Amino acid sequence: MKQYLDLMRYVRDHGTFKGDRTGTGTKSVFGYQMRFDLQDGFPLVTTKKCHLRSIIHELLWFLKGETNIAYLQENGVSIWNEWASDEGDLGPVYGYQWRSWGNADRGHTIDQIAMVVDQIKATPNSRRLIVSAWNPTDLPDECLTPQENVAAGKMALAPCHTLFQYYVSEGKLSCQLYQRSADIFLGVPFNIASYALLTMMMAQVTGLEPGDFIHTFGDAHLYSNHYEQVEEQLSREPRALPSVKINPGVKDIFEFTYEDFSIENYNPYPHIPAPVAV
Ligand SMILES: Nc1nc(=O)c2c([nH]1)NC[C@@H]1CN(c3ccc(C(=O)N[C@@H](CCC(=O)O)C(=O)O)cc3)CN21
Ligand SMILES: O=c1ccn([C@H]2C[C@H](O)[C@@H](COP(=O)(O)O)O2)c(=O)[nH]1
Repeated sequence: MKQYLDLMRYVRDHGTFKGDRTGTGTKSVFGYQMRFDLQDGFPLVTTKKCHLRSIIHELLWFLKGETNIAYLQENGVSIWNEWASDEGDLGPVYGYQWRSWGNADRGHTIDQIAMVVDQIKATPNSRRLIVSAWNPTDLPDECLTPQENVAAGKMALAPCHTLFQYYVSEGKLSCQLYQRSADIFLGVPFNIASYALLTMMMAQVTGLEPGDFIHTFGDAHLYSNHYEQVEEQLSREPRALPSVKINPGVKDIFEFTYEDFSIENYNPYPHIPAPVAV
């Protein structure tokens, strides 16, 4: 995961100081890109231990179209707790936009995931293989708390992984993500692994091989209360990437379960705890 450490080092060395919504303060860069060839191994950060279990459950939760943290909590995943209402709701976040983008005028909703699977199969040369979570109708008011936004029927947090596009060439499926805002220490290892996994799953159900995952950033930042953790991580030499095996029998993107995934040869350095900016 040299690419990830290069990003971290680049922002540490070239970022400018910038305040932010959470009041924490960041060092930030605007515009950066990483590329991972999924044939080279599974891109899970090795310079600290990452919880693939949380990443898999979060991805399955998005794909179910769910926006209440109940499923995550039942599976011991707490990463969305701080943003949820007392009832566990997050408003129309990723799952809602992916599976039931509202089209109130025409009285129906759009399942963008089902649509993009069909498009990849029917028109693989298409340059329109896009899923967007950025729905201006449902965006939160930045001056309100996540819970106040949920009470107003809005998203708890504006989508960070905003839009992704697929590309088919020589029997391989590639995916590029545009992430408008990126917490490099905590969020990005999750985002890389999640989209790498989604690309592998999409490739399997469309009869293709996984190609590249391209991760493009808007505001890529290091929070000021992560600087020590960043130094610790940058002092570690990356290790060989693990591999993830997916049950080859699953041919429907909505039929994957947690048991369909297994990870092999993951030998990370110890976990590095860090506070999350809310
Ligand atoms: N500031 C901020 N950073 C994020 O990465 C982030 C948000 N907010 N808000 C929404 C989601 C939630 N995500 C999160 C939230 C917390 C962790 C986190 O605390 N990770 C720890 C523990 C992991 C675990 O419990 O499995 C880590 O060490 O990776 C990671 C991603 C990504 N997003
Ligand atoms: O998947 C995610 C979700 C969130 N983040 C980070 C990026 C920012 O640090 C915060 C969101 O704050 P905004 O003020 O809405 O930009 O969460 C992430 O890195 N990955």
